[in-house]
Amino acid sequence: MKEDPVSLVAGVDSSTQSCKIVIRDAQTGALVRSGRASHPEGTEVAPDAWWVALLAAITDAGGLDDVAAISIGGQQHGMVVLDADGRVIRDALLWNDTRSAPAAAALLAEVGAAGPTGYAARAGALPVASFTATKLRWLRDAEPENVARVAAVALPHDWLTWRLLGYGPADESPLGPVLDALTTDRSDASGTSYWSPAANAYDFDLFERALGRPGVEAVGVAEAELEFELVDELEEELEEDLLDSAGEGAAGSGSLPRWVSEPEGLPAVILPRVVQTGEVAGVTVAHGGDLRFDANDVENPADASGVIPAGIIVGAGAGDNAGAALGLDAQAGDVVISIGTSGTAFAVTDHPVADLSGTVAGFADAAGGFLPIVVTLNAARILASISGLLSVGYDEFAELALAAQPGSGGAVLVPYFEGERTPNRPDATATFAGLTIASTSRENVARAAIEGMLCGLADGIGAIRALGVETQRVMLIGGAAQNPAVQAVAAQVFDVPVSVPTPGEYVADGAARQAAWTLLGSRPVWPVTFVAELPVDTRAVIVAQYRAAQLLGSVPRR
Ligand SMILES: Nc1ncnc2c1ncn2[C@@H]1O[C@H](COP(=O)(O)OP(=O)(O)O)[C@@H](O)[C@H]1O
Ligand SMILES: O=C(CO)[C@@H](O)[C@H](O)COP(=O)(O)O
Repeated sequence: MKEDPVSLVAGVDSSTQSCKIVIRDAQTGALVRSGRASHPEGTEVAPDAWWVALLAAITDAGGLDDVAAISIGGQQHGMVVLDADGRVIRDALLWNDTRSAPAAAALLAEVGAAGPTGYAARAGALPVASFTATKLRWLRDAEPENVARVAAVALPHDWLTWRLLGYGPADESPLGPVLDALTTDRSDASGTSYWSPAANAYDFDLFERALGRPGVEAVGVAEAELEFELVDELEEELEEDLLDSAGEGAAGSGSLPRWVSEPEGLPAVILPRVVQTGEVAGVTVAHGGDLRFDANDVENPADASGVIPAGIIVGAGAGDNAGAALGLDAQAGDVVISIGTSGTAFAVTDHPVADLSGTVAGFADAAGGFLPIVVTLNAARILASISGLLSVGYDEFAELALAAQPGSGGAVLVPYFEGERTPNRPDATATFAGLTIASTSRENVARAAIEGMLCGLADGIGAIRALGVETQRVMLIGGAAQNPAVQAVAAQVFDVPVSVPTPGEYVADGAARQAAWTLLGSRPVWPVTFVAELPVDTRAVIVAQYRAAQLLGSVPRR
């Protein structure tokens, strides 16, 4: 029997510390190749560093010549502001930059939390410094000269997708600064604080309140409404058409851009088009010969943002945690705990949630549903800091922690090293408590770091559960999840069984699964394997002493 040609798909995770890419078989999910490249440190980064890292990771993975579709997952909330020429106006403020904490408080005071006009109902979450809207308010107040130059606002994954599609500043990209070609997806849009998961639409009033200028949603590359046949003899004509039409539609081409609201006024700011069910970015494409889908035929949440001129379909992409949920094929009842630069606890539901306390953010997922999530600023880097203090690598750090008893002899670390997002304490610092001559040992300090980190995430599970969301199993992922001491303590802190998926890049895997979904037209069924199943081994002393230490407060940041 003739074998189906293997279609390969690529998934990217452009996260805080690095860019990772996986290339998988679209039908089976089998891993074929992978690559990675590092990102610069800091909470304020030039987006070009992400672009350079993406290209390096693609090269490290052997290129995309045999890939049929690609999707980009990434760190959420980052503020990427573009001028009319498609140039980045200033370095992006990332999710872990807390300078916009006062702006978050001001926006919340102006709009309120509760009721139909409050943030919880309108944006699914209360604004905190991580969210894009608060960064835009900071920009309005701190850099008004830059606000006047803003022609579009995008998130990290949106901007990388736009560049990958061939758009960008005229001297850096084949298709030029077509801001209307910017796209995003529901999951990442839901992390802005100006897009409504419940309404499935932008809340332009919340956007204008943040930046002080009106917003408008991008309409997609109009020219791409035409049907293209991506075959060799037409490819030249296609690229000429796109370049011509991009020239007509590009901002700064002499004619007023579509989005100008009043000639004498500042134009409305372009917000990426939210690619979702039934909508392709205007491009209908015959890819790989007979495969064809039309703008009105694709009925699934994994629609395309467009097509790279070489013929590679580009999926909508996703926020990193929604990508991980897709990569793990998380179902109702699963709670994913990811311990990377950020710590996250999230579930998948079929209905939007809104938490008036601000602990749970009611995001959307990348599969047409919703993703209630709790995020901590402090996670894997706690262990990096304490293992450095102890002058040990992660293996010896694990040995030290496993040599201590549950409760670390009474030593407790409340790990708000970088301030904390949940609870919303941007000015907090970390606190070691319960230190006595007897409890202050290398073993107890190592274990206390892990216990403190996991107690914060256990609080997240409790907050999600309190909203009526099923939480029957933890799936433990992220760089620190591979640490055996983290796994052992997780079973003692969480009150549900803990499954540890095989080490992998689940955000990138989710993006690859989305790319396959977009390519094949239905959600692929790929296997997920596990390396450990940990039964509940709750040791109540750990959480009890953590609670007591939390009440001590902390010395404010200097
Ligand atoms: N065995 C380990 N024990 C503890 N932390 C680890 C271990 N291996 C990696 N890490 C940490 O995991 C983090 C990277 O995890 P990852 O999920 O890739 O983060 P991100 O997605 O935020 O880039 C780094 O901070 C690294 O120090
Ligand atoms: O802020 C969030 C989600 O709300 C984080 O998940 C960031 O998206 C970055 O996470 P990592 O780089 O740690 O994956």
